[in-house]
Amino acid sequence: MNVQEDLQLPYTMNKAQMENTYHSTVVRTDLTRAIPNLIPEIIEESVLTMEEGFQFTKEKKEVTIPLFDTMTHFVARISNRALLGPELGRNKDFVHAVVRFAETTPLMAPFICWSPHFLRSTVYFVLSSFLGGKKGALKFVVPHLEEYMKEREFLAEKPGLLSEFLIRNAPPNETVEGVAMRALNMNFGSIHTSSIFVTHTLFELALLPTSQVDEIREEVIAALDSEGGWTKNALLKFRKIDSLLREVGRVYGLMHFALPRISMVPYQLDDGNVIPPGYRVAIDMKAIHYNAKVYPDPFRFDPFRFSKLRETESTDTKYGFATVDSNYLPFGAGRHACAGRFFAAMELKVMVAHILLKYNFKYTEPRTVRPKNLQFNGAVVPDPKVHMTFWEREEVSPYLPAPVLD
Ligand code: HEM
Repeated sequence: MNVQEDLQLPYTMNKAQMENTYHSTVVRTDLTRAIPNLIPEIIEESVLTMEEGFQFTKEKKEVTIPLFDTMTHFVARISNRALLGPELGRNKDFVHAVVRFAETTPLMAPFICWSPHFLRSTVYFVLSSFLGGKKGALKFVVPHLEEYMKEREFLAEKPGLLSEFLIRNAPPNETVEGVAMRALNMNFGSIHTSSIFVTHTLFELALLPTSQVDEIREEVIAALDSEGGWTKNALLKFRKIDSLLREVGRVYGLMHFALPRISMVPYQLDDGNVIPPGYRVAIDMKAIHYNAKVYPDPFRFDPFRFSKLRETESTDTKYGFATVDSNYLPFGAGRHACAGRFFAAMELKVMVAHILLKYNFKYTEPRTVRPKNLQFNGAVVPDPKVHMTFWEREEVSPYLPAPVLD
């Protein structure tokens, strides 16, 4: 698979990630099945994270933050409520280390890739020693897992965390460091992607007329009212947020290209051209996502594009954020489509709904268009220099757990 080449996994992580990908299966099955139980935990963690992150007081009524960086740290903490547990997620040094790992891995990979094979370990060693790589994060995860493995023998009920699922499904020769590296790989999969999505979403929300933001908020409140709180069914009814996230994926995605692969055998295309083995192939995502025959007015960001379409369908899934099809590729497609997309959809919907219920936010200066994205090695990321101001809404939602801060 090309992602192994693109991320230079043997150096940035380890070879075992390539040889046995059971962590993907664990995310696709156990973690996805655990989602309904994780929803109340994720909303609680989101509330705690933002209370601590914003630190509002009677005197400090608004805060201006670098949006992308702040959201990256928020996502790292909130995701780890489900990946490695709240203890590590709430450890600021760990969050800092894991964010550096997630941010620097795709930056270092091209430099490793451009180096001759015999130099690659050295290039990784040198780059990671000043940029930060797996070592800084493993320093927290390995002792944490060692401690947990001692305790888990005596636990009648094991926690529904990714780390527990990884341990339970590990092959006999798996080491603690091996499990730790897989948990970090999934941190990478989660942090870098979801923080990009939530940032784009807030960039777009801040440009919408107040009436449309109110519409989205009212839908969230109605869903929580009808389902009695944060349940899987309530989240299914957040159709406008779901649509907004899907539109973010359509218009921006993570990369210019989808399904990067390396051809293993000669393959003849319909037009007669042959792709020889060893060639890198990918799909131009813009050609698919900006196809006017599939998406009318394709260059317009329409937050309600998919929720309007859903009104015409009897099924909730066809235009759902996490649904992949040949015209929608931000999560890839086929056998290797993103294993964590249902978890990501849940977390992002909870975070965006929470922000809408609790906060108002705006750009630091008046804007009519959203900030331009940055592009590096095919990746598309929101501008990290953009700041936003947040302040609390006067209305207090009965559906947000009261934070208990130390
Ligand atoms: C908005 C958030 C996310 C986006 C846009 C995203 C996107 C992607 C993409 C494009 C791929 C490659 C698919 C392909 O090559 O066909 C992928 C693979 C993968 N993702 Fe995600 N991802 C997200 C969140 C997550 C999260 C939260 C996790 C884990 C908790 C995760 C775990 C994985 C795994 C394990 C794979 C490899 C699947 C396989 O090879 O079978 N992702 N993701």
